[in-house]
Parts: sequence; C-alpha cells; structure tokens
Amino acid sequence: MIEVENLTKIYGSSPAIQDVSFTVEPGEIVGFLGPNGAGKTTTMRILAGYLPATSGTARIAGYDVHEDSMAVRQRIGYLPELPPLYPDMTVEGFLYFVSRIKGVPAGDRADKVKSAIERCNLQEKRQVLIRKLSKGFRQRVGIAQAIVHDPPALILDEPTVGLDPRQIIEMRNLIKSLAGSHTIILSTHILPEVSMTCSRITIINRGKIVATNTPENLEANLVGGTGYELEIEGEQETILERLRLLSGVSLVESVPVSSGVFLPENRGLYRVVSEPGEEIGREIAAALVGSDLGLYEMRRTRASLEEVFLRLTTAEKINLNKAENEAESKTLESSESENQEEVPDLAAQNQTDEPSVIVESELENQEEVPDLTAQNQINEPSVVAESELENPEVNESESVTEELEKKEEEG
Ligand SMILES: Nc1ncnc2c1ncn2[C@@H]1O[C@H](COP(=O)(O)OP(=O)(O)OP(=O)(O)O)[C@@H](O)[C@H]1O
Repeated sequence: MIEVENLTKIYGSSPAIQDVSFTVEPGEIVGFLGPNGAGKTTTMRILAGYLPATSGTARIAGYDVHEDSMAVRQRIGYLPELPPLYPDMTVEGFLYFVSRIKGVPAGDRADKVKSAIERCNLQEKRQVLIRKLSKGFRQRVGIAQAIVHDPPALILDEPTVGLDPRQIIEMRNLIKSLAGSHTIILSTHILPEVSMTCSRITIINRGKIVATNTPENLEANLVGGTGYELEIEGEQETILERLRLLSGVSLVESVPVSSGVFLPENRGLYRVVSEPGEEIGREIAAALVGSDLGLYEMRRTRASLEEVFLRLTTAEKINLNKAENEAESKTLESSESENQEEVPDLAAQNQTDEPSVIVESELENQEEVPDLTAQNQINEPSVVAESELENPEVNESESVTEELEKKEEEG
C-alpha cells in the first residue's frame, strides 16, 4: 500500500533524509521511530504530498506521491504534527467542511461525518467550538478530519505529542481500532508508542533507516544469541568450565551480585549466551540438573526494545552485563568508529551503490502549503483564494467565515 524507495531530501546542503526505503502492507500499522531531527516529519510530508523529495520515489496505493499527487491525496488521511483545525468552527461543522473539500459527495457527507465522530469518540463535543476543546480532543478532531473521507491510508505525524497519559492511552486505542480497515504509518520519537501500537517498526536515525522489523525480531536479532541468567550453587571454576563445554555457547561468565541482593555462601550468578540461532536452554538444564551443582534459578533474557533503539540511534554498546555496563560508563570515550562496528548494518539493504542526490537550490517556498487549502485546490479551487496559500494564518478566519456563510446558505 505504501512503498518508499531511496527517498532523499536535502535542505541546502544538509540531507534531512537519505535513501530512505520501506513498505507498509495493507492493513498494517508501521511505526516510524526516531529521535528528534531524525527526518520523520520530512518523510511524512513527502508521503502526504506536501513536500517534494530531492530524489527517490514514494507510492501510495500505486500512485506516485509527486506525479499523481491528487490521486494520492484522495487516498490518504494526514495528521500533521500541528493539526490544521479551524478554531471558530464546531467539531461537526469543521468535519462537514473537510468532507466537502475532500470531495465526499453531498449525499454521503452526513454519514461520513457521523462515522468519523463516532470512531473518534467525539459525540459529546459535536457542537462545541474547536477552540474550546482540550488538546486531547483537538487531536481526536485531527484524526477525525484525516479519516472523514474514509481513505485507505493514514499518515500520522506524532499523534500523541502533548497529550497527557490518559489521553495517550485513548489515542493509542483509537489508532489501533483503525488498523485493518486502514493502512497506517505513524511517526513518533516515543518508544512505547510503537511497541504498543505497531506490528512493525522502521527506525530512522540521522536521516537513514537503520532497521525495519517486528518489535520481537528487533529484540532477538540484535542480541545475536539467546541469553540465560543462572543462579547456581558450587565452585565457580567448575561451573564455568562445565558451561563452557556445552555446544552452541558463545559466552559464559559470572555476574557480580547487585548490591542489596543476598546470596547464600557458595552460590553465584552466571550468564550464558548462545551462538546466533542456537537454542541452548535444554543443554544448560541437562548439564546442571542432577549434577553435583545446584541450579536455583534459570531465566531467559533478551535485550529490551529500548536497548535496541538506543543502540541503533546512539551507537551505544548494548551490554546485558550490568557490571560491565557500570565499568564501561566510566570509559565511554571509546572511539566512534569502534562503536559503529558494533552496530549491525541492518540498513545495508536500503543502500544503493550510487546514491543519486540532487541538491535543490530553492528550499522552502515550494513546501509550505497548508493542508486544507491544498485540498481545496484539488477539489474546489474556488473555495480558497490564492492569497490564502501565501498567508494562511491571515486568511484563515476569512475562509472560515466564507465557509460558514456558504453553509448557512445551503441550509
Ligand atoms: N524546512 C526546513 N529547512 C531546513 N532544514 C530543515 C527543515 N525541516 C527540517 N529540517 C532539518 O531536517 C532534519 C530532519 O527534520 P525533521 O523535522 O524531519 O525531523 P523529525 O524526526 O521529524 O524531528 P522531530 O521529532 O524533532 O519533529 C533536521 O535536521 C531539521 O533541522
């Protein structure tokens, strides 16, 4: 449904995104995750047809976002970081307005608006002026305007930004409820956002895709092998020796006991990591249970998604061993190149041999087209005067008034 290939955008001489490639399958929610300034908004705006790429292609439902921008806009709902709301309209009035400029036939508008209001749980705010709504409700109106024409694809840029924890949960549930019937790409810099809502994650850092996978696979792949933490009674050297003899084992070490944790005499903590792809749980248990060594605890460990994200976006070394971590934090001045070696090159698949990059001389003027007025241009060019495109803020109230007057005339 969404296919992005080698997308590059250069502002001046600085690339905001470089050779970005990913796909979103029909009905899927993909999280586009990255730290501030990684290039998420740039990518979202290119996908929504509001910003031309310097090179590369993006297609939605088979239509090129640049070449077939009108066809694309009819098939997407876009929630920008700052939703384009008209504060002097009521929720319902605004959604009617949007449905009309998005080309919903007059006879279908009432049903579409009602459905968007219900899906976004806005019934009680139907007649309330948008400027009187809380941030959370405004955000819901932002989603409602994105889905009111029932587009197959949704592009949501930081949909929970500025919401309180309860509103965030509501917003996540709303987004999840839209999956299946819509294909969704959701950008965020908040990790729990993607792990709770998305079936797949694409991680972007400094304008480049560094990983794309399910949350589970990201966790598993990055660690390489599977880790186990063990509490064993016996002589340390004997234990280490026996564990090292097991096949498929890449690392065996003793783990210092954290302060505040008490272990009886002659008992210690150990960590065993398998070779990539090896499953060694059975062998460990078989080697210890019934032997002269006492196995008191055995726990499988994995890197958390948070560790994966940090590793991919800061090139920090994942180290599951707390003691090593503490020691290492003192000597974190390890060279950048060393760190880079430790980050798996998951992005390699996205890189071409000859990245073609065209520097644009003129940057901003072709991009700052506001959402609603741009839609107007497509479907009903007469609704918004050209001057509004140049100065949307000044003319916003004018166009709203015009719209309200028209609505009054209509009925
Ligand atoms: N209009 C612009 N002109 C010049 N540089 C820009 C422009 N918009 C974005 N950039 C730069 O491009 C890079 C990517 O910005 P972008 O807004 O896409 O990142 P982001 O991941 O959405 O960040 P955030 O999470 O902070 O919103 C940043 O370095 C930013 O400073």
